Amino acid sequence: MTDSRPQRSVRRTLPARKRIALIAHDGKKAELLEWAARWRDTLAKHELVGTGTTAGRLSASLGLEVEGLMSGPLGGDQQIGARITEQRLDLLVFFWDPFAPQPHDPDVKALLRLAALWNVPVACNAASADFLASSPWLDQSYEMAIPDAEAWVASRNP
Ligand SMILES: O=C(CO)COP(=O)(O)O
Repeated sequence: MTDSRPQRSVRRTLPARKRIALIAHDGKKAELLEWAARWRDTLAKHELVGTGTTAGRLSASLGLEVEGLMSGPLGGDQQIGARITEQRLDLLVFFWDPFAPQPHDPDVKALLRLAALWNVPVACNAASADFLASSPWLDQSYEMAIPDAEAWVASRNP
């Protein structure tokens, strides 16, 4: 019988300087800006990326470089998801809004699914983001297990 899910048997090492995605829905942008201001000096040591509007606001308010991808409703969540799949993202801080349905809900769900699949640490609100930002692993390399993509394909191509 073919295993229905990939084994988490490959090791991936997150670098000491993390690639961090910062995203917030409109109803949560103020909260993310407030959180990021508190952690500005910490964030400054890492590489920051975000969906278009969020990245622009963060960059202006923090005075830090934040790579801006496409705006969320235009595909930005999918771009972040692709980076996760390609192991080019190390942390996801995503203040998604539990009170506002989004036109791109499928993209939001897809991003959160990929983060769960690839074992990427995720924070969805200020308290969980505090825990991530204060983790001793934030400034150190961190070894973790990810799915074995090659074995998965091999098992489906007997
Ligand atoms: O919609 C978003 C995430 O799902 C965020 O997009 P913006 O940063 O462009 O507002």
